[in-house]
This record gives sequence, C-alpha cells and structure tokens, in this order.
Amino acid sequence: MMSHTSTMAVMDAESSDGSQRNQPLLDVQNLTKKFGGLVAVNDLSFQVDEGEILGFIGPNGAGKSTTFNCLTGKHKPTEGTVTFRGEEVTSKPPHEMVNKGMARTFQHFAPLYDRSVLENVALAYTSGKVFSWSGLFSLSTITGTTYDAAAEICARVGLQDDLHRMPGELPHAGLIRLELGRALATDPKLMLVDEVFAGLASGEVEEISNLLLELHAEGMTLIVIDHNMSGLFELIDRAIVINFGEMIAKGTPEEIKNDPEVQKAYLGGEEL
Ligand SMILES: Nc1ncnc2c1ncn2[C@@H]1O[C@H](COP(=O)(O)OP(=O)(O)OP(=O)(O)O)[C@@H](O)[C@H]1O
Repeated sequence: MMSHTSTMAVMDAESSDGSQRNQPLLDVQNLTKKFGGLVAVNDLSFQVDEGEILGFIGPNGAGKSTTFNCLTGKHKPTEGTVTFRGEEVTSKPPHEMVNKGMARTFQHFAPLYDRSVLENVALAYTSGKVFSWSGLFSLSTITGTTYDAAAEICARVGLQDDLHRMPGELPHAGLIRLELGRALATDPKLMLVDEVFAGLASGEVEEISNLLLELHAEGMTLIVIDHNMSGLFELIDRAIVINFGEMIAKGTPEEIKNDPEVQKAYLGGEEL
C-alpha cells in the first residue's frame, strides 16, 4: 500500500497578489466545545484539502468524537466556526450536513438491526436525499432503482454476498463495512471515519485500510479517527494529534511518531 498525496485541491480562491490558492474542503477555526465546566475541545483549528486522508489521533477522552460531533451538527460548538465547501455551516443540524455532503461512521455501530444489510443501505440512500437521519423513513418509499443503487454500494464495500443477512449476523469487520456503506449511500464529499480499526485482527485492519484507500482513489476525502497510529501509517497523508481537547502535534506519520509532546501524551498508556 502507498500513502497518497492530495491531488484534487480546489483552486478557486484568489490571494491578494492575484495568484490562485487552494480553498480547503473543510476549514475549522477556533473550535471549542464545553460540557458545563469540562472543556472537551479547546480552540482547535485545522483544514482538510479535497482528496486528502487526514488522521485524527489522540488518547482516550482526548476530544476526537466531540470534534466529529461538532462538525456533523450533533453538537453545537461553544465557540468557533466550521466552513465546508466554502460555506459556513457552524451548528447546522445533522441532516443538513448530510445533504451538504458530509457523512460519518459511528464508533458504536448504529444500523437498524431488524432490517437486512441491503435495506439498511437503501434507507440511508433515501434518508440522505429526502429525510433527516432522525428516524423519518419508511421502506415503502424505496423503489427498485434505489435497491439497485444500494446493492452497488454494498458491493463497493465488500458486502455483495451479504445483502439479505441481518446486521447481527455479520462479523465485526462486516459491521464496519456496513457503517461505511450507509455513510457512502448519502453520496458524501467528505467522510468522517470513527475508530474503524478497534477490535480488528491485523489482516482485517489491512482489508478495511485497503477499502478506505480504494474509496480515496475514487475521489473521497477522509478524516480517520484512531487512538494510535498503527492502523493509519500506510493510509494517511498527514495527521493531527489532540490531547485534552487541544492540538499537540501535526505532520506526517513519521514526524508525529517522533514528536516529544505526542510521546509524553502516550506515556504510560497504550502505544502510539
Ligand atoms: N455529551 C457529553 N457530556 C459531557 N461530557 C462529554 C460528552 N461527550 C463527551 N464528553 C467528555 O468530553 C471529553 C472528550 O470525549 P470524547 O468522546 O470526545 O473523546 P475521544 O477522544 O473521542 O475518546 P475515545 O477515544 O475514548 O472515544 C471526555 O472527557 C468525555 O467524558
């Protein structure tokens, strides 16, 4: 596997000297999220270019999921702005963010366990277009064309032989594929992938990693959360590391691994 560099950055902004510069796909400025007295995310700023795979790393409780929740509209940031595809989208609700092209997978899987793999993906396909993800959906709204599209998406994530199985019958790696399929069904420009490598055997890590690289090669921009770097080394262009809600390092995987602040954050805990 090879790491990929960003090749599709959007060239549509003009600098004061008249030269073209890249407008990031996602621009997060001074993001802060407080829960009462707890500062879960503190003054975090970063950008993601179109076509990039960014690693988003930090120990337990660092604020990774809270950041995703602020980007995708689940939480309203206490302070800061989120700009996506050139539009300020701070605090927009989740269904609007889905419609604008931002999708996420969940660390704790959330398929409908009483619906088949195909139906789950078909519902995500429909809900991404018409409804919010808040539960307003019905199988009766799904047409044959939608099922065909959903079957294609299932094949894209390697679930072509599992269309009529129930989620509870899938192995752990299959549930991850289903999470990715449900996210893909909303036709995103940016996918936020939350801790997909946890609990996988090393061969499965490589399979899921390869799947993410395939999506990337097809043009998907990705942010991938993980506790540590082991699953990400071959996958990401660069990473940012947060601890206690603050960015402590950014750079290539090699730079991050050798960063003294990062090593200190992981001391006594699991391996970076
Ligand atoms: N809804 C909430 N209400 C109160 N505190 C919260 C809430 N969500 C998260 N927190 C707290 O915010 C901090 C950051 O949590 P978060 O889940 O974002 O970390 P994380 O980096 O994703 O951790 P993990 O890797 O364990 O999932 C933690 O101290 C957590 O307890």
